Amino acid sequence: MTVDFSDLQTQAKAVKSRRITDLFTQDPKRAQEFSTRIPSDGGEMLFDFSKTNIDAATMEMLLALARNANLPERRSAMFTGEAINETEGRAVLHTALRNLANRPIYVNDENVMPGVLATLARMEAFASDVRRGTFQGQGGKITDVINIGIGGSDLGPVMATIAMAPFHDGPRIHYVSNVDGAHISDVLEGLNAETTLVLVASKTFTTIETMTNAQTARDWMAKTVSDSAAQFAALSSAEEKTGAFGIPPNRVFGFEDWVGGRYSIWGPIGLPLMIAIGADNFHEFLSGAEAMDRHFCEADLAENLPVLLALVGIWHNQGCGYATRAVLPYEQRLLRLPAYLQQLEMESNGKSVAMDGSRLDAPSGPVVWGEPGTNGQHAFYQLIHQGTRVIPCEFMAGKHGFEPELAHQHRLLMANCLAQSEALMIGRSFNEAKALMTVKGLTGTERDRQARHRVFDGNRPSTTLIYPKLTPCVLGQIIALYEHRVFVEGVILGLNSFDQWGVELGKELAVALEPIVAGREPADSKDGSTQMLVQFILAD
Ligand SMILES: O=P(O)(O)OC[C@H]1O[C@H](O)[C@H](O)[C@@H](O)[C@@H]1O
Repeated sequence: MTVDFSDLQTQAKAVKSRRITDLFTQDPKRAQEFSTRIPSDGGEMLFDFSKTNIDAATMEMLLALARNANLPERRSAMFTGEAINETEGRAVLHTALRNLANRPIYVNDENVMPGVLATLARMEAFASDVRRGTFQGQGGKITDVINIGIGGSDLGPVMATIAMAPFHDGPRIHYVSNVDGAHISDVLEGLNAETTLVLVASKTFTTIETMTNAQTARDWMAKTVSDSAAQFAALSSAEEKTGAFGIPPNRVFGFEDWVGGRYSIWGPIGLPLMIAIGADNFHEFLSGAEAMDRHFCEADLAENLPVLLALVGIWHNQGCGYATRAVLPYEQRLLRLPAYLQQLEMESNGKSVAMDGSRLDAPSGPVVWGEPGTNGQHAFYQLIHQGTRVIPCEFMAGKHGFEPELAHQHRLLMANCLAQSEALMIGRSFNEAKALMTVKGLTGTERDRQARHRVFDGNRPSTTLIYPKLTPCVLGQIIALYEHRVFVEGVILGLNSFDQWGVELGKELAVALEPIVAGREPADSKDGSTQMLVQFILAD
């Protein structure tokens, strides 16, 4: 079957007014048929996409779309190290960083695995030295670690460090990303330079925010300790630049250009996480991702979790025209997952041109946003339930929490998660709302008016992912699941998910604007708005 995006849009229009609840009535096995389970740490992971308007025929179309895009071939091209990042001429091999099975992977005829495993072993030795106190600060055992990085050199480790709080038994970890001096200043406040380790995390070691913050940290260190570079390590693929900063090669943890920034948590960029939770837990984290890689490569497309997640995404965005996607973890420790996924998904698939340079014939990847439940319920869910735009929601939750003494709170959390997807789907009709108002003693036009405000259209789609418990292994599985989902969506859209040229123009203009904002150069080459803003900033 040959299917294109316009076929999908036609199908979406044809089924638009159909109720998802009717699909359940027509097919008592719908929940089983539109869900899939895979083994996970100590149990199973369940992905339920039955609360969407996807039926068997739509699923066939979506699978055909994936096959037409040569998904299996593209997938194997990625895993075997072909230069699929065509605009930068690079392979895409973050999967090599969690290839614990040590399957050989060749780039330019060279097996990359010995290098990957050697770096992992060096990271483990360093993390354990820091944790045990074998590596010391100039005032004794390291009590605090500051990771200075931004984008892919920050969001993953921040997200995972918060997520892994129950496993955190190493020194305190702090993150500085923003060039706003407030960030580093707030983090340095109260820290003892003599027992602080600074990790400068930057793939390129040129990112202005990171380099500026690293210098500020160095100056801060120099005020207290005699050797200001001794408590610095670098996580970077630019060894000459780290040397110029004064960090010796034995404290530089490098990676290759085939690891994209937003896919880099599995290697040296994950060092702060490894220092926090220890090498064994980090190994578990890698093994979870490796298990997801195996599933992605081996499972039939129709049973394949990343593929299904991607197809649901394609259906909602490119088919139904829903431009945004809410990610709603019912897991407080996944607080930063939406921010992490914003970079992963929007930097990867926020493109307007296809691989061959032609304009895309479908909308690019969606706007991704979200907050943990139940907090979001008391903020923006109003719009999700009753606003005029349909926002597909992705719920996720752990079957178990880490606080057995608070099991009643976990039950409440789960009840809320399930209640939201149920409410979105079933809604509340005008008649039901009217009956409620009648019970409240209202009659006539006032009853009808009040009832209208209490109507929920319903029929709003959502998916739910339930995992056993947020262990390092499960976290690794979830992140790899989303990475592959982004890959599949990118393949179906025919774009390059692995470059990010869209961030360059702003960076270039910022460099040119710095002397203007400092008053050293005139602003007259700038547009009227920019000139006025500069004048306003410079006036006392
Ligand atoms: O790790 P770095 O080289 O410092 O890069 C940090 C980040 O900045 C860039 O602008 C890109 O948008 C990101 O993909 C990258 O993760």
